[in-house]
Amino acid sequence: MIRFEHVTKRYEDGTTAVDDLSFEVAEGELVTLVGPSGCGKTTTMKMVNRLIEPSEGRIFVEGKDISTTDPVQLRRRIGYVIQQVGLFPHKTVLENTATVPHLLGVKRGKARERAAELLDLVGLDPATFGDRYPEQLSGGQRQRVGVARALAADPPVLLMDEPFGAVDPVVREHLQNEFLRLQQAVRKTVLFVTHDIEEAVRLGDRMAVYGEGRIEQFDTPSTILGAPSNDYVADFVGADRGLKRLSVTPIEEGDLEQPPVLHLDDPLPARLDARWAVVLDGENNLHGWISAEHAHSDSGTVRDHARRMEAWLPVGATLKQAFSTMLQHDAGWIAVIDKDSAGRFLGILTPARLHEALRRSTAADGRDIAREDVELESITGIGRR
Ligand SMILES: Nc1ncnc2c1ncn2[C@@H]1O[C@H](COP(=O)(O)OP(=O)(O)OP(=O)(O)O)[C@@H](O)[C@H]1O
Repeated sequence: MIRFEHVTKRYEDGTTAVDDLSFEVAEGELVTLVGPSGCGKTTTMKMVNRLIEPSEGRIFVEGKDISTTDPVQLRRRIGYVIQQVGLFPHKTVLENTATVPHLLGVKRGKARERAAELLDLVGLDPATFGDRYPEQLSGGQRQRVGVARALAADPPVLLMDEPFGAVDPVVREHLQNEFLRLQQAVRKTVLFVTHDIEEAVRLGDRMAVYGEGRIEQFDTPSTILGAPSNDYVADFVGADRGLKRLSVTPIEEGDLEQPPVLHLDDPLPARLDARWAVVLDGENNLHGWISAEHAHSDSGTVRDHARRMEAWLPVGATLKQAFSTMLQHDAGWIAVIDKDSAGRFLGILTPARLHEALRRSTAADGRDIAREDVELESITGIGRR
């Protein structure tokens, strides 16, 4: 979808911003470009929509050499989101979002209808926010309008240059989650520049780690964290990459333990050989849990004594989410449910199993994991049984 072939950019003052860059981004793939300031990320990005022309090499978008494509036509196929969103201050949120379709000849009413849909899609209620002006929005809300506007012409390609760079870390995480959800729905081909390694790992299907003007490694976040190709990449992703791996390793069914289980309408058991049991409804969906103390009460059914379960996640959620759910609920384990059904209970994830899952993920890259393990254990204590 986007292909760089031996692309070099030398500015007039002799600075080589990118040097002999070759890579390919597949259709529907999100690639993060990450690296220190001045390493050539923005230059790479701006060459894709011809805001900057390469000195050497060729770039293809949708199979076409872009040097032969009219820049205006090209940019219609490419949404662009930048940190300083650049909304028109004198236009409302709805008008801002409808600008591009309107310019492309979509009738005003239709363009506004589409803009309202997009605002909804990025989590802004058009009835509440549509008539506001940019200055009446928070930083995070402005960024969302920026994303909605970039999507308005339904371009197959999105270029995003530090789009969430100007908001605080909490809002940033929120925007990242929303963007991931959105991307699942729209499946654009995305180049996403960031200097934040956590963001690159979280969002990227693959990531390009830049050194000076060059890509040092281009691979999945999991491989880059597990098997950095050289010392530069290892240093860049950081000594805590074992912990970062938590955010790219999914919970799998094989990671789960099977605890004692009771059903809501069961009579209270005479004996429970554990300190607690998971409680399911008639469809084997997760309802909650019951402690041995309550299970041995002398009256009622399981339903009367079961407590609701707050600490749960769908299978496929990340180990990081699992860990943070445990901390948030001060829980010694979390329940894991099927992600496709209405909540069918699959098993529980304990700290020991979480640690094993992390080992599995690291071992899959065939590396010596001893040091990372020690680090992880000393930070979290989760390796100890
Ligand atoms: N117009 C220009 N003329 C000369 N040098 C430039 C020009 N634009 C960028 N550069 C240089 O090219 C190099 C790459 O810049 P670029 O903006 O692509 O980096 P970046 O990785 O996006 O950095 P940052 O994360 O700070 O935005 C830098 O050394 C920069 O100073």
